[in-house]
Amino acid sequence: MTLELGWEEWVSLPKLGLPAMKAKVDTGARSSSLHAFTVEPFGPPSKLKVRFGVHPIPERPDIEVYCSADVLDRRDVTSSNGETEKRWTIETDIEINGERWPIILTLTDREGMNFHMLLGRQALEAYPGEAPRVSPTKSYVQPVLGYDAYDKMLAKTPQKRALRVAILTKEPKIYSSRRLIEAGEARGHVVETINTSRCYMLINAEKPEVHYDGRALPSYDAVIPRIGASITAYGTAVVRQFETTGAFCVNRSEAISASRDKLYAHQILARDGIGMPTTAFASSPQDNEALIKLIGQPPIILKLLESTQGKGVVLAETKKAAESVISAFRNLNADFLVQEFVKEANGEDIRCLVVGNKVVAAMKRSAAPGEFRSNLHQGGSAVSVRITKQEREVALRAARALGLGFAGVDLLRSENGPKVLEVNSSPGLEGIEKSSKKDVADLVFQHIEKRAASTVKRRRKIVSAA
Ligand SMILES: Nc1ncnc2c1ncn2[C@@H]1O[C@H](COP(=O)(O)OP(=O)(O)OP(=O)(O)O)[C@@H](O)[C@H]1O
Repeated sequence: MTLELGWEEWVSLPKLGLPAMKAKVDTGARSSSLHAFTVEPFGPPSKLKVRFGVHPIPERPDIEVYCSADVLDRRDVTSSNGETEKRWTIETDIEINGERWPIILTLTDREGMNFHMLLGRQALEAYPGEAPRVSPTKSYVQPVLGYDAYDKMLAKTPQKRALRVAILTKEPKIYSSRRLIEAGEARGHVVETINTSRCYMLINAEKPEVHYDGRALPSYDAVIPRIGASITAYGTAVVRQFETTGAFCVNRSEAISASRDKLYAHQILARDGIGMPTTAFASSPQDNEALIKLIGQPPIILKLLESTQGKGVVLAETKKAAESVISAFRNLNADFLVQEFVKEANGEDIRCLVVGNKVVAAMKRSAAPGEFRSNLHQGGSAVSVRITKQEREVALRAARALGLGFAGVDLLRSENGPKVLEVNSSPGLEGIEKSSKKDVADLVFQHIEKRAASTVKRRRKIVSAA
């Protein structure tokens, strides 16, 4: 049977995640075009892709769908007003009333036009059967689709498409960065590393931008922040800027800031009733004795707030030792906390790796002989471990309390159940992948796909002062 088309029809472009578009069928035009904005090529030249936004509903510029497709070429196209423009060209499938066939589309700015899609001769000729018959006097000969599908898509349904992902890191060569790049590429995405400290920002209401090496960075679908402790403040500002560009950030800036501030993080965990070693903190040196008393009989733990890799963690066996460490810290003007020593942990802690709302891997770290700190940087060793249901729940609650989607939660096994030591927002992958044999990097990308690939976004209204 011949496919009959009116001069306007509903079509869908399933591979682009566009379930319903009104198209103008125009046999006077050779090529077909799709309205696209922020059209940005990405990926290696041999496998070039293009990422673009579409307003499928001409009257609703607040509904944006993000698409990516393989590039066919970039060609000169002369439009009906005689102007020639270089356009990105892609191949995709069109579907009309259950009939589906591949067509070539050029991407162009059709903003302000009644139809955001134009179906030309070439696409009609590509129809596998007898060429469709166009009746220019008729409208909507084929079924009317309507735009309801976009409301459903706003609620969920990720589309499978190639994503453009940035890893914010100063260390693109280390194991964790390499594994994330590898895992993302293996899943068909394009992954770029960006040195956080080299980013600079244009802060304005209309079009927030992040710049690097003299040019504005493109739009990313997702960002994996790996912000080192030494640049937390600037790093989180960069993450915040990426958030305003609409990128899905695996960990949001405020969650990174909260987890980095040990005192604040402890307060958040305590507020949510999550078990942790009793912890005390004071600002004035006059309160040293009272502070030690709050924690109880030594041995006690003293921790620099800025500590990482166990470097600023001291076990004071006696009250005298505790006092002299405190006075040393105070002389250095260093902030610290005093903590109950969980002796029964026996120099072991459990690192639970949380991705999304799951603990995807766990390892037990054991301190070197004569050492109480189990950090791998302090000579500790790691083995895979089965965690209890309670430990799993505590780890998830801790990551959730801080708002982290990708976190390393460190627990001590105490007589009174698991006690959270800290929640790390840039957990290393080497120890956990090697000990647990889990492909954590791949799981991070599965999480990103669920959260970032959802193509439809409702654009936040920018309220202008005028
Ligand atoms: N209250 C405690 N009781 C017993 N052991 C502790 C306690 N606090 C810390 N430890 C041990 O010391 C190690 C380092 O502590 P912590 O993780 O707090 O330090 P950090 O410098 O913040 O390390 P990270 O690089 O993991 O952030 C822990 O892994 C644990 O083995």
